[in-house]
Amino acid sequence: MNNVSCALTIAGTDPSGGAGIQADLKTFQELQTYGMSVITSVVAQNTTGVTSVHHMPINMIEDQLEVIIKDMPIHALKTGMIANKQMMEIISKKIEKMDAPYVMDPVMVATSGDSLIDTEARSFLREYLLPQTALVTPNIPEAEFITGHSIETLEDMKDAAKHIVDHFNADAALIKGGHMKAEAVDFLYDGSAMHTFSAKRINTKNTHGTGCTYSAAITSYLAKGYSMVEAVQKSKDFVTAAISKSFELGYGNGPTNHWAIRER
Ligand SMILES: Nc1ncnc2c1ncn2[C@@H]1O[C@H](COP(=O)(O)OP(=O)(O)O)[C@@H](O)[C@H]1O
Ligand SMILES: Cc1ncc(COP(=O)(O)O)c(N)n1
Repeated sequence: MNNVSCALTIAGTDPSGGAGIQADLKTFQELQTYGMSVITSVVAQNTTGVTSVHHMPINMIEDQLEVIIKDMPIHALKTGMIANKQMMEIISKKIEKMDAPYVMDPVMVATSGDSLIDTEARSFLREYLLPQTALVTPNIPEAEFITGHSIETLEDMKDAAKHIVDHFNADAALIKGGHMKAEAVDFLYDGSAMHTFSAKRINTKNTHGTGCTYSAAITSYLAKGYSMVEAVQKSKDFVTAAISKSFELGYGNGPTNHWAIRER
C-alpha cells in the first residue's frame, strides 16, 4: 500500500521555470508530494513577458486527463492557466470524476501584464468551474473581475471573499493581497469564518510565479490531509520564505522558487 500523497496540476507552461506547470511540479516535489501534470497551453515566456502561446487541442487535454484518472490516485488537484471555454468544459467534466479537493488559481493575466485567458473563458469560469472548487485563490485584479466590484481596502478584500463563496458557490475563497501596497495580507472565507494570513511585505521584484507556488503548496497540503486553514497557513509560510530567498534571475520580475537549485 503506497502512502504517498499525489497532487495533479492542470495548467500552462513556463520555459523560464518560474510559473505554470514548472513551478507547480517543483513545489509538489519540495513538499514531498508525488506531482502529476496536464498541459493546457505551451507558452513561450520568461520573466519579462509572453512571446507566443500554443493551445493544446481539446482531445489532447481530454486524453492527458483520462490516462491519469484511469491509472493514478489523485488526492488533490489545482488548475492554473485555462485559456478558453472549450478547455474549461472538458476540464470541468473530468474534475467531476475526480473525488478530490480542487484548488482553482484563476490565472488571467501574467505578472508581466500579458493576458492568458480569453474574455468568454473568464465568464465561463464563474459559471462552471467555480462551483466545483474547494478553494479559489484570486489576486486583486482577478477578484475584481469575478465579483465585478473594485477592491481598494482590506475590507473590500474580505467582502470579495464572502461574495465569491455566497454568490458563486465556491466552498472557500482566498483573496491574495500581493497587489496591495501595505502588508502582504490574504483573507480566506470558508463559508462560516474569515481567516487572516499576514506577512511583512518583502521589497523585491522577484514575484513571478508567487500565485502558482502558493496554490500548488495548498494543493500539496490538502493532498496530505491537512485542513483548509492549516494548508493555507503552511503555504503562506512557504511562499513568503520562497520570495524572501529568491534568486536574481532574469531581467524582469524574477522567479520566486529559490529552492529549485538549493544545495541538498
Ligand atoms: N512582495 C511581497 N512580499 C511578501 N509577500 C508577497 C509579496 N508579493 C506577494 N506576496 C504574497 O504572495 C502570495 C501570492 O500573491 P500574489 O502575488 O498577489 O498572487 P499572483 O501571483 O496570483 O498575483 C500571497 O500570499 C501574497 O500575499
Ligand atoms: C502558464 C502560466 N501560468 C500562470 C502564470 C502566472 O504567473 P505570474 O502571475 O507570476 O506571472 C504565468 N505567467 N504563466
